[in-house]
Amino acid sequence: MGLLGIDLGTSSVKVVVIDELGHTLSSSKGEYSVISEQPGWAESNPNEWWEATITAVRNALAILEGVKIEGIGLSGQMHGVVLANSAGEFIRPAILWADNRAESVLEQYRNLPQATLNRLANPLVPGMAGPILCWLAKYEQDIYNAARWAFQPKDWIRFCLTGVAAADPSDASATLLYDLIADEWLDDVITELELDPQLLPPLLPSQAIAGTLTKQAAEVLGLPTGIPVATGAADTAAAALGTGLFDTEVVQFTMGTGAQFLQLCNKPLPDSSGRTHLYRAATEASWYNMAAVQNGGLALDWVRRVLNASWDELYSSIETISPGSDGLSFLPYLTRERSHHPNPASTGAFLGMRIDHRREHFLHAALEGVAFGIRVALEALSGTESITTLRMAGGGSVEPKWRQMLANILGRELWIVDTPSASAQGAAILGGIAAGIWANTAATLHFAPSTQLAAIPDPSQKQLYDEIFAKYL
Ligand SMILES: Nc1ncnc2c1ncn2[C@@H]1O[C@H](COP(=O)(O)OP(=O)(O)O)[C@@H](O)[C@H]1O
Ligand SMILES: O=C(CO)[C@@H](O)[C@H](O)COP(=O)(O)O
Repeated sequence: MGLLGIDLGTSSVKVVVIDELGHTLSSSKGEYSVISEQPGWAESNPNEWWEATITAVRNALAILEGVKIEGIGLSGQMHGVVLANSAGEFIRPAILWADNRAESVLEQYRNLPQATLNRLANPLVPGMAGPILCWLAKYEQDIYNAARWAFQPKDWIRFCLTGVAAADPSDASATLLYDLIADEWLDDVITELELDPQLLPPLLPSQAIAGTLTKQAAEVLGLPTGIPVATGAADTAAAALGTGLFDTEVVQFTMGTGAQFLQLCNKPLPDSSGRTHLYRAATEASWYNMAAVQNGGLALDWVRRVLNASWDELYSSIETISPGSDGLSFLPYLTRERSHHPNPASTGAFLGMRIDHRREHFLHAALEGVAFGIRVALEALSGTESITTLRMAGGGSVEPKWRQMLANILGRELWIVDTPSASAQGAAILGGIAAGIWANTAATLHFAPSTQLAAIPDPSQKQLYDEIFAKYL
């Protein structure tokens, strides 16, 4: 028996097959691109997502013999929009969370009554479905009018698998179109912004069967028709589930294209300072507070590509260059930052350049700058001052030298979660609940992946970085 989890990340799709004990039987990955055709834009071609998903699923299945897939679950990058027609075909490229174009229409949100804003319970950020739809309605009216659905990314993939349109609370709560208190689409905001409420798919619980695998999808994936497909969850919510995070005292740190700190909570209590997010979790009745960094792996990848360096070269700079990069600093704000930052509209820069700085200095400064940006987010997440350890997951968490630098800069022990892809694991668990393998998410806690201590802050480097960070701000 196997359960297939598909995580549609920003840079790649991760696929895992797990068994009823939560063990990974197989995993695979397929990459695609993020395109920036105009300053501040971030888009992807959903066709590339679908093709990469087909290849990754086929590769994951290829090494399995005699394993019957009984359920499928999904997770995915959050916030963006895939506009699709009634046949589910996308009618323009997907607009992603890192896109800033909707900044120009945020005023529409700021003019909403305070009572409505309170129910959104989140800072206003342009890369979220609500503002993006306002932008599309204003600047691409014909395309907007031709749309039948405004999907979240993983919901579009599920439509490709099942032909059923659905959304789940964890992704919907991160659109700025959702009532966090009543746990449903916020009709008031949709009406006041003059958006079409019919564009938003009906809500189903993350663990529910949203549909079954169609004949057409089954053929391209090499699977039998009729397999139940769970609604699924947002990637950060799925990562919490996939790593067995149920404890409200623990803070989880995910390092991918973006980077996030997440802490579960049992009540929907918004951040009174308005800096961090409150979203629905993938577990049955739970929420989480989150500080989300836009310029995480995204900024590292950009510097690496611009300087024509491999990931190995980037990380090797930690051995050859001293903390502080001999006076060179990097501000990682290549896309607008979220509201935890004192100035979200900051732009990126290398500062303090001198004739003696080499390429390695730039790589090292990039790592430090991204880590400082991540520290700003951690410090904004309420109640984390006394937390001395962080659980860490994500594709950008594997390099030991980088983990050590992060531990020194964040001043926390880092415990790595032992799973190839936390979000895909969470997605597979949701597929298992939909298929009736487990009664609920709590029933999967006993096989939560183990965690291993990966880095302890070095006292002298921590002190040095504390001093540099004070100037960085
Ligand atoms: N050694 C590495 N190899 C690949 N990606 C890395 C590496 N180190 C950091 N990263 C960053 O992590 C991201 C991949 O992490 P992952 O969790 O798979 O991301 P996502 O879910 O956003 O697609 C890449 O976008 C990249 O920016
Ligand atoms: O923006 C957020 C959270 O607010 C991210 O969770 C995105 O969903 C992207 O995740 P990755 O693709 O970087 O994993």
